[in-house]
Amino acid sequence: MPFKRAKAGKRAKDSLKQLSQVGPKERRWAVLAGLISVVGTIWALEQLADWVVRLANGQQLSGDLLVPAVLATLLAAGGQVLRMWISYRSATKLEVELGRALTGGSLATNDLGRQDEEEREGATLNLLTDGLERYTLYRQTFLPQIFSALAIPLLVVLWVLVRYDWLSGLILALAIPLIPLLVGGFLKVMRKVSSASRKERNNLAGAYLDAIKGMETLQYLAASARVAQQLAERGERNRQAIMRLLAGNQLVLFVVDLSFSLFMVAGATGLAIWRYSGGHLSATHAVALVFLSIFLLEPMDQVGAFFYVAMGGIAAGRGLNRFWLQAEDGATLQHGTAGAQALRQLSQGQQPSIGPSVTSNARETRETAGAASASISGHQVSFAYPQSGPVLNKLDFSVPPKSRIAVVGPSGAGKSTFLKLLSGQLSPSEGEISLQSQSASAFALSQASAPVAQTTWLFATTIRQNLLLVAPQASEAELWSALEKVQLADEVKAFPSGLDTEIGEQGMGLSGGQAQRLSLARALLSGREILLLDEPTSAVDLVAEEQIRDVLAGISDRTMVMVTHRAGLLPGVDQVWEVVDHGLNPLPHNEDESPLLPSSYYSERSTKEGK
Ligand SMILES: Nc1ncnc2c1ncn2[C@@H]1O[C@H](COP(=O)(O)OP(=O)(O)OP(=O)(O)O)[C@@H](O)[C@H]1O
Repeated sequence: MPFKRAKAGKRAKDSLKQLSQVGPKERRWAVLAGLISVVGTIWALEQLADWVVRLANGQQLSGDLLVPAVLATLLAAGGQVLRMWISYRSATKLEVELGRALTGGSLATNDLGRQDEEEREGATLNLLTDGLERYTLYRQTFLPQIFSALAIPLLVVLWVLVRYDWLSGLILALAIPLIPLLVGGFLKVMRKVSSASRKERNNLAGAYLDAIKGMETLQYLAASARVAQQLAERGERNRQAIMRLLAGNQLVLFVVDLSFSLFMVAGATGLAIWRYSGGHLSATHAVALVFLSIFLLEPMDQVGAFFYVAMGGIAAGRGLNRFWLQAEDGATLQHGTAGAQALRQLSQGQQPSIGPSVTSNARETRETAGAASASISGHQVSFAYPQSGPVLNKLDFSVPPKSRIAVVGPSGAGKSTFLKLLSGQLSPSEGEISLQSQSASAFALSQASAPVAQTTWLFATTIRQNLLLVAPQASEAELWSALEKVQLADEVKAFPSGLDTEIGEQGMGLSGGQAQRLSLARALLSGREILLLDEPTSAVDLVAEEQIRDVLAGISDRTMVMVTHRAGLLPGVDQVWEVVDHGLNPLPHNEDESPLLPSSYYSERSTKEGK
């Protein structure tokens, strides 16, 4: 056990390193620009000290004093503007790259029929949107800023040591170790409070998403007003907690800053007077020494002012790492697995090879994905959900290329789970799944298969855009050919806008059967050779079911595994497998080659179909 924990700890660390390697390398330029600005500020403070001394001596400020002052100010401001420009530009780049890597895969590899998967919790959504933004801002803007700010004490000491007086420089250097100690201590105190608040915010996001997803049910149960009230109260408590956190942060910062500033100014003034009266410092340098001692506290101020960005960014980075690790373990959604692959490629400086948004030649991807994956088999495959125990136990199966398998079985037996294993959405707890007799990772399975769910997620856009989603490069002829194959072409031609017909929210403008056939066309266009259908006709009437059965019968160039309760879909399949008692049993055939279904299945089917 300790070994396992140590290993997991090392992996998390490695992954953190890998994640930090993803993205543009512009941060070092931002740090450099920040350093230039620091030098400019030190110089400007020196000019200011010069003016103060001259004014105190009753001298006139001549015009030529303006030149170094203006130059110093330009250097300070220009460096700062440049640092911010580089930081924000590279943060945007990083956000796009990481975002594509983490989410792009889902568009390419999923049927998008899984918007309602429970794994896609609000917290994950929050992490991949808000969390991603926080992490990139922290990495590309906060870190360069704090790196250049942390160099201030060193530069100030060097400046004083070389230009003013070596002993004053050395004494000032004694204060340097106090600064990182203060900064570190401050971050530590605040981390705990901030982490609790962030967890609550993530939970809240999950609760909001849950309520939105379950809106219909809530209305049906007349519970929506109550839930809305509870959410509003939780939101208000959360807002007040954040306000308290911010106020506490400012108070701690104020007190620390004030006491440390007083200490530094008093110390530096004493030092300046002592060295000035000994004739080791000029009046200008003595005043500049006091000004610079205040500037020494800049790192502390920076951390205080941006601590919220830092805390949020660090926590979001950890969350993204966990997401990545889970994805690599294959224990999350397919999009995570594809995302992990893309992240790895990005961290190695390569262009990710998945997702319509990240691949330049989607057709090539489609062809290669299909070509390598026509047969799928499993050896001693077991699966258990952590929450509900073993579902499938030591399955051996083989789906030959271009065959059609129907999977039947009692409700809750594990049919959908079996399909998720085939699509790489879940990974076996034991055993392995192979493509073309080669052991396949969850990622390879996700690339080889095209799932079609009971109710398909269609986007509120045109038929054309819904199809192009999986095949951005498909020609007009390819789109029509896919529609022909699913017997939808004539209906689409009859729509006044044809392919450019808007289909409305979730395809509401189409009948259930049309929506399901459009989703089949999309699966065909994806070029994947394995179609995984989960109850493809459970949401349509018998007439539409017959049409879908004909469509499926006409698709002869794909391997098909279909979970169904509908006996109407069984004629034409090569084999029927029954999932029962955690196992998978091929059913025998009648003399007329129709599958011999067990009576328990019949009765369930009859109930389901209302017979
Ligand atoms: N995400 C999950 N977490 C925990 N348990 C789960 C999860 N998904 C399914 N299960 C459980 O695993 C078992 C198999 O579920 P699965 O959905 O695969 O069954 P099924 O045969 O497809 O059922 P149905 O015909 O009703 O759709 C059930 O007992 C179910 O409660």
